[in-house]
Amino acid sequence: MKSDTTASDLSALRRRLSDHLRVVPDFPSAGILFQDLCGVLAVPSLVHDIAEAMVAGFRHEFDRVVAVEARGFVLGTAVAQIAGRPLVLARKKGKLPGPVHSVEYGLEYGTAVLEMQQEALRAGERALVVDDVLATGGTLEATAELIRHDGADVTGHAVVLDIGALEGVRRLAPDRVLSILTV
Ligand SMILES: O=P(O)(O)OC[C@H]1O[C@H](OP(=O)(O)OP(=O)(O)O)[C@H](O)[C@@H]1O
Ligand SMILES: Nc1ncnc2[nH]cnc12
Repeated sequence: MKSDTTASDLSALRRRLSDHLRVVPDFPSAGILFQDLCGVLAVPSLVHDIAEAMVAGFRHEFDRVVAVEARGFVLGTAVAQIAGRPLVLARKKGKLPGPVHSVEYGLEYGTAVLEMQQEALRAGERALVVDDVLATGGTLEATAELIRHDGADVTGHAVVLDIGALEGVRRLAPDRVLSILTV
């Protein structure tokens, strides 16, 4: 297993990522510049290398991977498999059998409720949160709240893409955020 990622690995990865990204204006609503990662997720070697860079970025220093519905499930699964860590799902309201913790939150284009099963993490366990896109940070902030509810710790947040202008990194501080690409 690869344990480090060099700067030249990362810039090559960023180029491959950019080649497979598509930006869609006014989706899902007027004024939103949607970063469509479907082309990225379609390339197995790219998903693998992104996940490997995330694991290396956090030096395997986490006990579980928390993946955020829905696009985060794809990356989170890859990260959990490469790291050899159990996967925990943070799902939209009503999808997980209880008992669950719930948090309502706002994201760039709406509001939603995220849930996690109460027994999914134990106090003191370190969780790495994985998602595709960081926009306003509402989704990852809610996920961190779910993780901390029963005393587990957030190692950090790993995302493929950070929409820098929306200042999600600032909102999540002091949590560490690793993004493969910032646009
Ligand atoms: O930083 P924020 O402003 O919170 O936005 C980021 C979130 O928005 C998207 O999820 P969405 O809820 O659209 O769900 P999906 O993955 O199910 O499409 C994306 O996958 C992130 O989870
Ligand atoms: N602009 C955007 N593109 C893709 N996913 C998003 N999630 C929140 N905002 C987004």
